Amino acid sequence: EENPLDKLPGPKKLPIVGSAFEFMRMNPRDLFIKVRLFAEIYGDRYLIKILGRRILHVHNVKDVEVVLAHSRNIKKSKPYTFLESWLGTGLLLSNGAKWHKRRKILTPTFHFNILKSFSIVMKERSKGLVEKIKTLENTDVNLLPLISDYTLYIICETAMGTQLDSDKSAKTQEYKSAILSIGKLLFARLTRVWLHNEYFFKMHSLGKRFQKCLEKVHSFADDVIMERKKNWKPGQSEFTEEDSVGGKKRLAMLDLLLEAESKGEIDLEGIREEVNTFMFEGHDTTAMAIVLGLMLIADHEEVQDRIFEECQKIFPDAESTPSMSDLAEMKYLEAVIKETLRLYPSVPFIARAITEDFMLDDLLVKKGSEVSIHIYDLHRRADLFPEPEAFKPERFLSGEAMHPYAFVPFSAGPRNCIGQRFAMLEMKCVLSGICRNFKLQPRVKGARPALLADMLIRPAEPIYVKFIRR
Ligand code: HEM
Repeated sequence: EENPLDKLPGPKKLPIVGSAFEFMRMNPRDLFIKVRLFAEIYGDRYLIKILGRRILHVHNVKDVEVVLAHSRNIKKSKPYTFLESWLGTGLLLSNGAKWHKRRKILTPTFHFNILKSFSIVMKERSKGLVEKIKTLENTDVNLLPLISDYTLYIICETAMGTQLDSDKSAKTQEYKSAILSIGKLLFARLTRVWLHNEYFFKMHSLGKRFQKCLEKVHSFADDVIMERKKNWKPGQSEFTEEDSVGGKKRLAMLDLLLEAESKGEIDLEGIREEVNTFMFEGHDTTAMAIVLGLMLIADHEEVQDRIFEECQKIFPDAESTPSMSDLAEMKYLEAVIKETLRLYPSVPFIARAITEDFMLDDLLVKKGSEVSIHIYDLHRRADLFPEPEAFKPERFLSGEAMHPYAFVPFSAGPRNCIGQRFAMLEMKCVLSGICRNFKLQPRVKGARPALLADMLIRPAEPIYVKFIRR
């Protein structure tokens, strides 16, 4: 049957396997480079065929808008199913009626009043992080292990209502390293087409290692659920404006789920799916953005000084913690965070399985095909962002209108990131806390890490920064 996608440019295809050989046993670093090269060679739209799957790749703003704004083509594509044994069909992976129902249950978690109570935890934890950095002053600090501890504390304490204290820290480390291994194993599976089959994967040594990691992350999540469930009573999840003042009452996302369970809207397995989904999506993404943000800030002294001056204007007292309105006032820091996410979108590409024919301008995209959206490539287009490789926070302060789909680190449309405001708040708390207290110095001026294609953007080598007290 004729398919208009077959006329598009793309890497060479063999019968049956298509272009699978192009990616065979490739490492994540080379894949990242290769995909960038494809965009250069083949232009705005190209097709990759793998074992009968037609995957359309796009990175131009008009196409991105049509795909993301579509209200019915919201199903995730095949590679996402590799995550199911870990995240179940929680909010990130679910489809259809299940997704609608879960999104409705979980949306109130990100209401302003609840975010306000979450911000108290974020501020406390940011203070803790500043104290920790004081002990590491004037040494080259490997950022990711340090920052991801704190983003994990923050998601566990806000969304799950569980404090990770020091005697649990061995488990925390185990959880984080299991997540890292899961990323690597999933990638290895993606580039070995014969392991796309569930049975072969399970029997293979990679599948067995994957299973071991899953046991660790699931037991961590189960502990978190049981801890909260122990003291939970129905009705506890009612939350009023006053409750958020002074943080007297802290409502966790998990409470909303337990409330929904008491009404029969979700079962324990469903809660487990969401807890796993939010613990992963809610800590690794923000850690990556904060680390890469600190790297860029360290490299630009004038940017650090402007952040510091902005903070001083908003709260001259070094000890005071920022209120929600203080955080909202940090317009320059917000531009720095946006520029970081433009250059390094934590989720560099996303994809859809097309369930309904649709027109991409003049191109018919048929049901059964897949569309991959390259956020990383979109954000580095010179026609949208002049001098695209340069770090220029002013881009986001010029007041000039930007195409609404030119900058989409949190995706857009019906399946956008539910944690977007949470993430911005957390990044502002952490980065303002650090920049008010320290000057940052890069290990090598102007150095930029090679990147890996994983589920998230990951630097190939550790990133080091030196902190000097202001
Ligand atoms: C810098 C930080 C973050 C970035 C860049 C980011 C980015 C994204 C992107 C691009 C998507 C769409 C994924 C897709 O279409 O496959 C997404 C979805 C999602 N994000 Fe985030 N995210 C961030 C932080 C967070 C946080 C803090 C949470 C939770 C507290 C969170 C929870 C989720 C969930 C549950 C979804 C699935 C939503 C749905 O399909 O309805 N994210 N995120």
